Amino acid sequence: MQEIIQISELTKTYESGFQALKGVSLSIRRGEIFALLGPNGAGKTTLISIVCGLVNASGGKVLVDGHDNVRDYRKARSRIGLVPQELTNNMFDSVWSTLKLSRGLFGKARNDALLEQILRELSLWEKRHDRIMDLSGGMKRRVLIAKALSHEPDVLFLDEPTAGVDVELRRDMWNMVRRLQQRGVTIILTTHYIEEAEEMADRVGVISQGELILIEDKDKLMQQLGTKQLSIQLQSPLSQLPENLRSDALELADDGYSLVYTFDAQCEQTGIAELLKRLDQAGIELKDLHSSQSSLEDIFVGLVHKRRDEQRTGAAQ
Ligand SMILES: Nc1ncnc2c1ncn2[C@@H]1O[C@H](COP(=O)(O)OP(=O)(O)OP(=O)(O)O)[C@@H](O)[C@H]1O
Repeated sequence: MQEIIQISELTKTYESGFQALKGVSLSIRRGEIFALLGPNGAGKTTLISIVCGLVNASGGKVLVDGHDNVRDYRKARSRIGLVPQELTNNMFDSVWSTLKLSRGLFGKARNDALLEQILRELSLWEKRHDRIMDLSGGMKRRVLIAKALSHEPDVLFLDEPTAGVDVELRRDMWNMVRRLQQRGVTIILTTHYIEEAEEMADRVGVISQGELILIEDKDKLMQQLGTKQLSIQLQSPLSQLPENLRSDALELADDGYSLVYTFDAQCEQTGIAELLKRLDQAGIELKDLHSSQSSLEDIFVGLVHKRRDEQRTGAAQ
């Protein structure tokens, strides 16, 4: 089976009546790194919590490695490791006993060599006898990751793994995620940081107000990212574009005073030199030029706003 997680038509209405998920369907491919982006309150944690069995869905279905996460919850959960947003360690336990207990809870045979490897990779080995309450905030977060890995999950959920962590921990985290992927672990991370998704993810999903509004290969998004725009201000307005300048890439603004040329910034031939030559030939005088680049952030913000506007208009009708 190529998909390790299949989520169909998932809905969640909290007791307050708030609808946090409105029919989310999503398949996660085995071995991929999937980044779930979304503004505060979009439903990311709710989605993850349902898949991990911490919150009950109101409707829909989740299969983890083919196992229904409600009917067959033991098998489903044993495949999953979760690094939650909030610290959930027992502060009086030592690092080592926390890990041992966590592995034991999943019914896994004792494996001290594995736990040692996990702790070493997270630079926690020297701290294994320390009580969790005596660790720094960053170290506590590392313990959460170690715990989530202790039962050798096939899928690792990281909920806002790098929110508020320092640069070093962020780098370590990214390296660890890559190593895990090389070992065949599927990673799903939620993040507010667009650059994290750019750096890490194979695919990106955008969730807004409980709906998944985009799922795309990261590389395709990066192609969009490579798109640049050149804005050309004109001395005098044009009523229309001259024949030899008409193309899909060039647009005349409604007031006739500016042109916008869209080009692929990663391409060697941007076509700008040719465009300027043709403008000159057509006797069009320029006043000013400036270029801008659309980023994944622009795409993301644009999508989320568009969706909100659509919903507002829909609600008003
Ligand atoms: N137990 C609850 N009862 C009522 N509403 C809840 C509950 N938990 C979450 N919500 C609401 O559901 C919505 C989605 O919350 P969720 O935590 O899933 O968002 P998120 O995308 O993870 O946000 P953030 O990025 O801020 O962590 C929010 O409006 C939140 O207030």
